[in-house]
Amino acid sequence: MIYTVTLNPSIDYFVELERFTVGKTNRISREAKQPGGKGINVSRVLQRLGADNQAFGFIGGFTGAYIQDTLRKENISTDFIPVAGDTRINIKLRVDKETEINGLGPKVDEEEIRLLFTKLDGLAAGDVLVLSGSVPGSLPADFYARIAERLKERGVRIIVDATRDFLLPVLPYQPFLIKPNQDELGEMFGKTIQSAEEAVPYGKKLVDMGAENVIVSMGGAGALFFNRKHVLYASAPKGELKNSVGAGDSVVAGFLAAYLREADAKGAFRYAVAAGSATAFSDGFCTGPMIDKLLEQVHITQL
Ligand SMILES: Nc1ncnc2c1ncn2[C@@H]1O[C@H](COP(=O)(O)OP(=O)(O)OP(=O)(O)O)[C@@H](O)[C@H]1O
Ligand SMILES: O=P(O)(O)OC[C@@]1(O)O[C@H](CO)[C@@H](O)[C@@H]1O
Repeated sequence: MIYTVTLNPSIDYFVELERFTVGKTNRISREAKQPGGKGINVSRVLQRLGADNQAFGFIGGFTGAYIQDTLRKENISTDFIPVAGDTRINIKLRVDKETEINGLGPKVDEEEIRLLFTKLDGLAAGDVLVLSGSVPGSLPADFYARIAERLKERGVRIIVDATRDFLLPVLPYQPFLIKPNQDELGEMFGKTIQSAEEAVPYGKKLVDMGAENVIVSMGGAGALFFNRKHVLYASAPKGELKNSVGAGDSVVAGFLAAYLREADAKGAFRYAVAAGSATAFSDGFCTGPMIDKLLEQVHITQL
């Protein structure tokens, strides 16, 4: 079974404006809201791809109830731990470019952490655990590593999609997959990475540091894949960018869904990139048929 963990879920409030003037009243021309948070997005995409999964995490208040309700309508199994504060609202602002304003999120206390660990204790060999998104400020930055420590030698494959401070401590636990984007990769090594060529040595380093599979996503410039056998580059399909929110999560879900079907890392990487682009080219998340349509436009090169 696949489990996702979203420690800090959100309602993503998408707003489109013709123009935005600081210090004035600005009127929205188009708006939408969606349940969000990286783990929840992975759950929603997995569900669309026919991969059963259960979403764990902390949710609270009227915003949390909206998330719970929406996921229930989509037949996604959830086992969230209620917290006292309201789940955050993240603003996704589109004027010409996309700007994101992500909230802090509610406080999580010791008892709520204990409850999460108890649920994770139920995982067994063959399960996959996806740890995605930021760790709230009330939890220690090495929280994902603490989860990995608790699950070590249980045969649970762990996937982590998070920024430097949350991700680096997990590497010694040999996560099955990590997916930094180009900027996050640079941040991990104190470098500015501007091209696939510049990213290659650092992607290889992440494998040396413990990751079994690494995808470095680079938006419209495609993605890189690293493991002990392969260093691959995938071009991204061309199309009109409608929404990049969740594109990275679609890469994670696409890789996982395809890998669990065929255990072929190269094929799963290709599917993952098509999934990311299918989401980027649509207002919502990708579906299986949308991914299939783009697959032949994803060209893989062995580096
Ligand atoms: N403009 C684009 N054109 C084509 N494909 C895109 C574009 N933007 C994103 N993608 C696809 O989505 C994948 C992930 O994008 P990106 O690298 O922006 O992830 P991310 O930064 O983790 O995204 P997010 O955090 O917004 O979900 C890319 O590898 C690519 O396949
Ligand atoms: O603040 P975090 O946890 O790093 O990211 C949260 C978030 O930006 O990531 C998702 C897209 O990947 C959105 O649904 C959500 O708003």
